[in-house]
Amino acid sequence: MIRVKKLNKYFNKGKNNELHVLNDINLEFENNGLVVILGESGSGKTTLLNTIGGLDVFADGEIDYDGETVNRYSPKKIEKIRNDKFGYIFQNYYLLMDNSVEYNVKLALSVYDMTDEEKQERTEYVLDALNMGRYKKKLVSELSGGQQQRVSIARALVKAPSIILADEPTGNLDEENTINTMSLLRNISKECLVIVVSHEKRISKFFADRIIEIQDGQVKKDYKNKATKSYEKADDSNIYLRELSKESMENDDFRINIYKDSRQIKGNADKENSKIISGENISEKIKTVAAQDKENQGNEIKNETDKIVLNFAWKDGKLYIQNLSDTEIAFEGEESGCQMVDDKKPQIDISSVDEIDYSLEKPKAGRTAKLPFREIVKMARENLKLLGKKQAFMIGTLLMVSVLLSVGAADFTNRMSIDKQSVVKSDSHVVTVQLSPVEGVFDDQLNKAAKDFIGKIKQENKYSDIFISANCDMAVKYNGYSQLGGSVAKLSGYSFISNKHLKKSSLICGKMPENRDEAVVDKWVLENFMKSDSAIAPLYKKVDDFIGTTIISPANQIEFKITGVSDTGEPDIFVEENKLLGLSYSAMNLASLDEMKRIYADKKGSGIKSDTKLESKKVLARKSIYNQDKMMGSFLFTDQRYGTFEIVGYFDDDINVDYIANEQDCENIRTTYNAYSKSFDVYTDDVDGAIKYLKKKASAYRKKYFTASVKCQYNNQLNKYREKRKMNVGTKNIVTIALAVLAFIMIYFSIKSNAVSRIEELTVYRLLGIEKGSILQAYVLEMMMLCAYTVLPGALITSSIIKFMAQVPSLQIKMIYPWWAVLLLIIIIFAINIILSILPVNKIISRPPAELAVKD
Ligand SMILES: Nc1ncnc2c1ncn2[C@@H]1O[C@H](COP(=O)(O)OP(=O)(O)OP(=O)(O)O)[C@@H](O)[C@H]1O
Repeated sequence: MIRVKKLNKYFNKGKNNELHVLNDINLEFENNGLVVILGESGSGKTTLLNTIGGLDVFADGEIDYDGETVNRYSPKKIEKIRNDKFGYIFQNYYLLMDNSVEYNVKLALSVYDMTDEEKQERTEYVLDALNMGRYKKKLVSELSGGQQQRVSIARALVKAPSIILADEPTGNLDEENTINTMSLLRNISKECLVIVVSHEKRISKFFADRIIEIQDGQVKKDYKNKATKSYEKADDSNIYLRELSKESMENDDFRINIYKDSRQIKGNADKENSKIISGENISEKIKTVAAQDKENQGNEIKNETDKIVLNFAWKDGKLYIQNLSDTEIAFEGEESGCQMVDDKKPQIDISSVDEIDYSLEKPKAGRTAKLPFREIVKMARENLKLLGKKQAFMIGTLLMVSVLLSVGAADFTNRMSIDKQSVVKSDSHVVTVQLSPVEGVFDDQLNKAAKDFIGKIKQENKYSDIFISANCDMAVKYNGYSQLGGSVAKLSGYSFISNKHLKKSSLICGKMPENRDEAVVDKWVLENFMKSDSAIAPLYKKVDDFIGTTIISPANQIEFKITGVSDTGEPDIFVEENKLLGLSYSAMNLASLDEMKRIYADKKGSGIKSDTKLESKKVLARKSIYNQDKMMGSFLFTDQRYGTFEIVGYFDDDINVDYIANEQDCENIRTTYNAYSKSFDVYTDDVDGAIKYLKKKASAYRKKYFTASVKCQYNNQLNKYREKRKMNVGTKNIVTIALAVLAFIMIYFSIKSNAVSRIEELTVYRLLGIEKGSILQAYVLEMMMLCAYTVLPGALITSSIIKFMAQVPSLQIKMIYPWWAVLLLIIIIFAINIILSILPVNKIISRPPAELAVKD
């Protein structure tokens, strides 16, 4: 039972054109029967029906549905009641025209927890009951108006609602279909309450159990209708002779019957401007001819123009008719569309109205208005199909957008990313310290202070991994067998790093260095060399080809053999630290005893035994040096920087070192070397901390001895590059962004126009009580599907082409466009499209369904 209490509704409340459309309506409805709401156009019938049916908001009052009271429009609550109780039928059907009959009916069951088979069964049952079974596979657009209305009735019935609301259900139908539809509704009203809005009194009087008459938003009359037993069809196209009065004129050859509506006054004949002629003796072949001697007879009839004057002449078996009046003559039959029936107008007896056999169980209340996911997928697929021509436009736009944005993104990423390999020439862990003497300081004071400074850093053991800053260019010596054998080419852009920092896991080919003459070079350095324009660069096809190659310092021919290639992500050459001492002209060729023992201990003739020990300031010398000293009678080696060392033994000449000292002496020598060269490197994982620390430490010497420049070359090189790039990013970025914005505006408008043109479809979903979220999900999915076969291939193919072109050296397109950027771009386009597709749809479906279902 529905109780409506003091229901009020306004349109445009508070504005100049405010309309109090429902004014204190109080009504009660039983659980069955056919109730017709009658009223003039604009009286508020539809508004009342929509408000009762939960399709529209109301200002105040309350509606009670079987004990569930609604006193303000709350979409969630109302939607639940709507899904639970109501079925709707509309004048313009609200069907998905391009879908099958079956799909339309089944859609109403989407909100129930039902198997597909159950849905199919119910749908078929209802369609059969309404005599529409054979059309189930047809598209709705292929049906007649009456059939479409039957589909919409089937859709309302399939969920076995307790209340059916029908707004002008026969408004678009001819009389035949009107009677059929109303008969159906009357039949159904035995099982449930049917409320019909109509303005046709005749129909209402015939079918209704109760009539509520509305005027200016108020109930004027509310009464039980004693249904008239018979209903006279409003057939205005045919002439029912027995409804008319008859006059006959007869002679031997002719009998002329004149039928007239007894109510028709004579003057109206002209208005009608047409008469049908009939006569039992009038032959089938009738021809009208113009009178031949109008002049002779004319005078006789001129003053009788208010009458219909016809002259009949029978000649040679033909009847000639002369029409002397203005009245048009038409002949009964198919051509005029009017038949003369020798009978009375047909009447329909209410007892003869077809019974339909219909009884359906109410579906079990799963009652979530959310569509199951498979329904959402189905809906999205159907939506895609419904796009029709627009699909081609959307596909075109999306493809264009993905291509444009891929190009823009490639350009943008390229400019935002740094090709470190071509920009950075130093290890990121290295902090380089350079000391500049303050004015007036003596060299030996300065050296002492520098030594003191380095000593202190080493002592504090915080950033004490100090090693030689070897800014020495090496060269690659090609030792293959070709004309270029023995050629050298400059190797540049790297840091020498002590091989104690090399992990075996970083090796990608070759082996770890086993002695001081071997080095591992990072692929970064080698790849840069391969890209250089030196003559021997093309001889190396891959980094493995460098294994066995020698790198050499051109200054004093210190050599390393490349034994392995690493991939550390740094431009490094890993070598034995002490050997770096030899790279400068003035340095000594020194090795530590430990290092030498590792390689030569107890090797025959090496002169190095595993139990050899060296005290501080005592060294071993190469045999030739030793012999020279022996000749001079002095076994002392003196260097003004490192001091004096006593030569206590010798080792084999083949070992490519001049002196061997113990580890501590080597370290002291390296420190001294660093102090004298006023430059050293610190290896650290905490570059910023090290810079701060070293600056602070150095500041103690600032006044008297030196100022220190403490820098991470790696950071400096990157920053310098970024600075430079900042300057040429400007205009290009604006173009890329403008392109992107333009593309998305295009997408937005095409989606918006698409959504607006599909408002009817959205209305259908909302009228069927499908939750907003589900509709949005279907649209999101639809957009994802659309993107999947536009954006995905568009972006992937464009990006692949760009990447391919970037690899063709002759095109000289240097492009950094990693796959993650392509993926990110695709995700961004998907996301933006999804958001853009939701916005207009959400705006539309957030309105109450009644606002969507505005009548044509
Ligand atoms: N969304 C709206 N905004 C403003 N006024 C509206 C709106 N919908 C309806 N109206 C007005 O409210 C009044 C009642 O409209 P309603 O559609 O309920 O009348 P009706 O009796 O069903 O008329 P008809 O038989 O022509 O459909 C009309 O004057 C109409 O112009």
